[in-house]
Amino acid sequence: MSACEFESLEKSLESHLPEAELAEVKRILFGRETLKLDLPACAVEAASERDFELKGYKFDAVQEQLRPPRRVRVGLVQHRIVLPTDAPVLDQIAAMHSRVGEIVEVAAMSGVNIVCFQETWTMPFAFCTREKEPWTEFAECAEEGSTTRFCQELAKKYNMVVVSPILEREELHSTLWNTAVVISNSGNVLGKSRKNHIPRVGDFNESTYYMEGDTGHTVFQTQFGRIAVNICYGRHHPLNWFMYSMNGAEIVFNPSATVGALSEPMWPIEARNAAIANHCFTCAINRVGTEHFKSEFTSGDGKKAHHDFGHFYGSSYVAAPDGSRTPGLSRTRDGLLVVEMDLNLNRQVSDKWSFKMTGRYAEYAEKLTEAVRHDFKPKVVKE
Ligand SMILES: NC(=O)NCCC(=O)O
Repeated sequence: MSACEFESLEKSLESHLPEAELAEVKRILFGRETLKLDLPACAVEAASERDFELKGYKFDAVQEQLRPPRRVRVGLVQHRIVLPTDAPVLDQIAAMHSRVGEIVEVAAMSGVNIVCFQETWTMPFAFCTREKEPWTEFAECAEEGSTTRFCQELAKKYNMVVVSPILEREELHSTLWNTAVVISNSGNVLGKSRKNHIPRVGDFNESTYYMEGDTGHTVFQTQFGRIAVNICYGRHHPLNWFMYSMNGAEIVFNPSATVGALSEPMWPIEARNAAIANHCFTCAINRVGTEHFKSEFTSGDGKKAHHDFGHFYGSSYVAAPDGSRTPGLSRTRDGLLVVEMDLNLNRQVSDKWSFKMTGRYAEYAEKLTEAVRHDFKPKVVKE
């Protein structure tokens, strides 16, 4: 079976393990069981008609005496590109708007408060090619581009916060960035968060197009909670997650584009570990499908030139601060994952495990300042 035919780890376990054993395997692999969320029949029907997977789960928290529950529903959208990569740019963008628009409508039926799309969701992940044309033409103004306008309409119509990761063109200096635009449920642009770490691995030739972001670790206060966006490759950097959490993020989204041959064994671990280490919820989103490009490109590994990046394996999921996680969406299909979470769980887990309280941050900061100096001498004891 090829990587792009294998549908999901969970499906495989469910079809091969006896029930009692399955429960134990799931407990060890995925933590406390995430309860299924009942979604309205109209949403289930619409998802099936529109040919995408719809799944719903919820994370409960203990009922406290002094604080009411803070229940929020997030929606994670994963999808393949709609038109071939050589279709006209505006047609590709319009087709993607239309596809995501119909998924967001189902998110609204499902009571989603905050929706997040995949990395550079309006375009193919063409940065493997190292060609500038036509890919740079997909770049848009974060504040006033057509995609932001489109998302503002969605936000207002559905009273939903929209996190829209795009290729950004900053007009003044014609600079490109990999940016998530955060649109409030009022329809106003709340701000933007630029990708902090740019990969130099495999076919991810993104450094040809844009630089490391300059927006730091911004957290956005929304009506539904404090959110942050750690874009794709930033998930390999534990301190990156940590800094969003230091600024008070309660939910960190990780819109991504990554392929099976490169990162799949790391995918279920990194965002989940960040949720545990930082007492917050994390939401990992990956695109699906194989994208073909007209011109061949090489990967600098001695192998033959090829026309595609490999299979983007979807598998979007949400992880909770107690180490539990939802099952992933499919590895092969478009999908919407709806997850209800009680944000009170963050403080409850913090009170139990106290990672933030016991972290020796002042000491790390002092020693790290020394360790990054050119004249640093590592402290190693030898016989
Ligand atoms: N989009 C992106 O940063 N991909 C890099 C590869 C990975 O992080 O798995």
